[in-house]
Amino acid sequence: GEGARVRVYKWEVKYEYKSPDCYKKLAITINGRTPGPTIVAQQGDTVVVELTNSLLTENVAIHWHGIRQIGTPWSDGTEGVTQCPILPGDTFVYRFVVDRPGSYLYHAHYGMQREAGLYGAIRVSLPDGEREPYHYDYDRTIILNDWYHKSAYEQATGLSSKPFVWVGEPQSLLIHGRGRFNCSTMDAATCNATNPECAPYTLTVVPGKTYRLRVSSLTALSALSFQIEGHNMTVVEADGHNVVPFVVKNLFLYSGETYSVLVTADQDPSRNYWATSSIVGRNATFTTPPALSVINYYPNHLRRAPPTRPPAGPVWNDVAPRLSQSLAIKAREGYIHAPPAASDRVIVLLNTQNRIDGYMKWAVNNVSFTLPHTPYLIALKHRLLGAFDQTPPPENFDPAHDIYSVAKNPNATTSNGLYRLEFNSTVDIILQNANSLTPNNSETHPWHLHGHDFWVLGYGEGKFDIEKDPKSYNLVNPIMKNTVPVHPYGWTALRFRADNPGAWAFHCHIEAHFYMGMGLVFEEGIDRVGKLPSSIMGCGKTRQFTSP
Ligand SMILES: O=C1O[C@H]([C@@H](O)CO)C(O)=C1O
Repeated sequence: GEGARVRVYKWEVKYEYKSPDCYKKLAITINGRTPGPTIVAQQGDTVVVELTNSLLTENVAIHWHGIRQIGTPWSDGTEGVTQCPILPGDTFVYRFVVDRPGSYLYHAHYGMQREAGLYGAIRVSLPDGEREPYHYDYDRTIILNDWYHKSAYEQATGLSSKPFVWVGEPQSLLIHGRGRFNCSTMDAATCNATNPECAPYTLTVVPGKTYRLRVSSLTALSALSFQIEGHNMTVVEADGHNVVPFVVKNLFLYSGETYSVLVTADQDPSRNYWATSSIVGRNATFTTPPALSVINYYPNHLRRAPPTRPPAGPVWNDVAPRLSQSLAIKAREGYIHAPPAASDRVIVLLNTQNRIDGYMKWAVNNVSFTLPHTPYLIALKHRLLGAFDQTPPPENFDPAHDIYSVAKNPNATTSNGLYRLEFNSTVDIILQNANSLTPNNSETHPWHLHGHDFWVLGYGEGKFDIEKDPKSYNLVNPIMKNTVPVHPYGWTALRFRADNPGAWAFHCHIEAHFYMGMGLVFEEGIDRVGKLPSSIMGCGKTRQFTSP
């Protein structure tokens, strides 16, 4: 509307005992809540978050997922890339413009803190007088998550130990911060099924009305399917972009993705209905039951259980319907941003599981990423050359690599080198999946790019063919996203303009996989970055700028 506003949020981050799935555990909260408060703003507004770290003995950093941070690369909240972590007792001010309408997220981006519960949603509305190209009566936000009972420290220690200790499947799934663990063998002080904190999430609907559900996932590991018993969902938005509407019975979501679906309360109004989330892509049949929530038709009682059995999710190991949902997501007419017809550079990224000195890692082109202790943004701007490896990482992999087998030589190297992109150039990224270190297994990896939206040019099965496959790219109405899956044994092709001066992470959004090295960093236009605020400094080689 007339004159953008400044939206100021004051947040205190601390540990508290919470029982989101009835099991009591230390969780990181914002102003006492997990998920934290939803940031509500209008396109063009400036969001200011004054974050006080009350974690006593732990640093923190928060990333604004899907916000491009144009002109404010120091507010991206990525520890080791764009800032030093925020010390206990300190108040750090994030300040950024929300320049696009749509559904976005925020979450911790330091160690494995995200899965301790530090996350929430950002909702950006259109300017006054502008309307979405679809109709709805009410707007609701639902964040899906998975939940572990071990602390992030125990998990991180296991991942970096010899022998390797995998995090395993989550104990629960959460629907907007609520799940249900089976407490039957535990004492009530540890796990109490009657704790109101783990009462199922309920969405009350008025018969006949249409709901815009902003459904997103911030799982640590799981790919999810979300379904509402007896109701179709019309997908209208993905990662802040309007899509050609399509109808689904269940919506697949990968960690870091946001969708809007329209649901009309057009079923028998005398009862309530289940809405469930369940794991796909990994076998959690015997470990993680689906999460249950209730669609409450007004005026039925909120806590009246639906008379039916909750719908089961789809078969966990069927990739075909997931690939077809990916292929169905196209930019809506009137909202198409045409991609450049060609790219200046093609970077092919082979995703593999590896071993380095007996440690389990993930790598890209056989380089397992490590974060430096001096954030790239500061090191680049101030030319602190010793702050990270100056050797650029590889842009391709051995063409003889058999993506269908366990690698004969799973060795890799570690590096914190980065990809330097020519400012304003067009870059193609081919994500190439492969077999993991488990025979006949290839996992799904959701890749998230900071600082940009990219065009999704295509998905394919098998090994990408640089001669043949680009001919099948969708250059007509590709969707723009910030997070995209690469399916098992498949490839995904992306294109983006390197037009946002800064240093930007690009990584698998599975918390354990990024921690194990599945990521990288791009730099572009560093000379155009303005004066860096000293509040992002104070660690590693940046201490020289903050000491008197
Ligand atoms: O990184 C991972 O390790 C395990 C398994 O490959 C070894 O335990 C798994 O499923 C991952 O995604």
